[in-house]
Amino acid sequence: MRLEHQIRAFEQVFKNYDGTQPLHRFLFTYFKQHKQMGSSDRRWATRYIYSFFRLGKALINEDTTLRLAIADFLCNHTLSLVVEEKLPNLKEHINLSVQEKIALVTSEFPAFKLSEVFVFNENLSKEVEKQDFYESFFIQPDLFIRVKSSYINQLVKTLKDAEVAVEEISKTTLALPNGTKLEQIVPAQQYYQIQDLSSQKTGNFFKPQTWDYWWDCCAASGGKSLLLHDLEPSVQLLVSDVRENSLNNLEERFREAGLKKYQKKVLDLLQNNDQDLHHYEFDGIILDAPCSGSGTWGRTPEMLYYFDSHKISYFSKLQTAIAANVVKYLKSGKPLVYITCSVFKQENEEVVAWIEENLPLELETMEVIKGYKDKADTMFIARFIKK
Ligand SMILES: C[S@@+](CC[C@H](N)C(=O)[O-])C[C@H]1O[C@@H](n2cnc3c(N)ncnc32)[C@H](O)[C@@H]1O
Repeated sequence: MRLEHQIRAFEQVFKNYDGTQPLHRFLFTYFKQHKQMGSSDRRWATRYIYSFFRLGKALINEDTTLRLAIADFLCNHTLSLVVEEKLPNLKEHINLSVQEKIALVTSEFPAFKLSEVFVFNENLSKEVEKQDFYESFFIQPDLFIRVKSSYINQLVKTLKDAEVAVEEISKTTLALPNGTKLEQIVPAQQYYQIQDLSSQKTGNFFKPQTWDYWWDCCAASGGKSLLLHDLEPSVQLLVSDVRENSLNNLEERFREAGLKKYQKKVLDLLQNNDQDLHHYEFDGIILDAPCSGSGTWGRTPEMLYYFDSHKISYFSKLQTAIAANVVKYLKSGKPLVYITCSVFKQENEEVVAWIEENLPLELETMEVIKGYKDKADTMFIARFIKK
């Protein structure tokens, strides 16, 4: 009876969700509208729907409840009613590693193909190791923070006192279990930023000089700018984005972080911005491009199910157009850092090839930042120098 109740709740959520908004936002509204669902119902519906989407399109022709059971088995180390009921042969193995569980599922259900978890295989960037990447979808990514090195010991102590399973990744990076209510435990945010591990690693490619003037041209709420500022506080900054709203968040974050020396503009980089920018010449440009976000789907697994691959070419056109529009404001001999959180070659290597062929930029280095090995996002970065 309880299992039927759980399955019904899951099916209702699945039926009502169409992938047009992020799942977490949909669930927030859905639970508000379905007040009869108690906290346990909400918890199970959330666990089931997220696990379900982590299966991507694997075993797509099987019965939905069986798929749910397999997904829940692969994603969790605690038993659920659906696994107990539908997978009696597997339930005792719930504590095994993801790799071991995948092997068991494959022998029990020979139609199971790991490659069908992520059906956009032929679009993957060359450096991505497929097996590791697919397996990563069954593990929830961590929450990462970037911390001022002088504050890290104090913060680790505060988190341990609050019984958070904190892991020190480096002198400035901590990993926390996803869902940690960080703002409640450490309200003062001037000493740390929530920023994915791979996003933090992009900073290794900035290499700013003292008193440089940099442009973060797709700044959103300023994650990369804050990183740049921490690497070299003397850098002067122009931040811009097409969305005014994000820039308002940026202002708030910059204020909390004590970053005062910057200029901000709302700019659509698909337009000619010469009126605004004709006298600007930068020592560095960060182009953290709008993209499919396919490197972050470990956090939004609903995309494995709903993403339409036609969108990839839309993003690559946007990326080349933006690169072409910003390069003229870069001084010769200076870097443009191109970043995506995508694993698709059309947004990564192929954009790089287009840039090399069409713009006065020479590729210095490029790489995939393999977050799938670290419970983090996967990103791509290329550093060019203007000819
Ligand atoms: C990947 S996000 C940037 C994230 C940000 N740099 C950070 O570290 O948090 C890409 C940004 O590009 C902006 N964008 C999209 N189309 C644009 C356009 N035509 N002109 C300028 N910005 C654009 C989006 O609004 C979005 O904020």
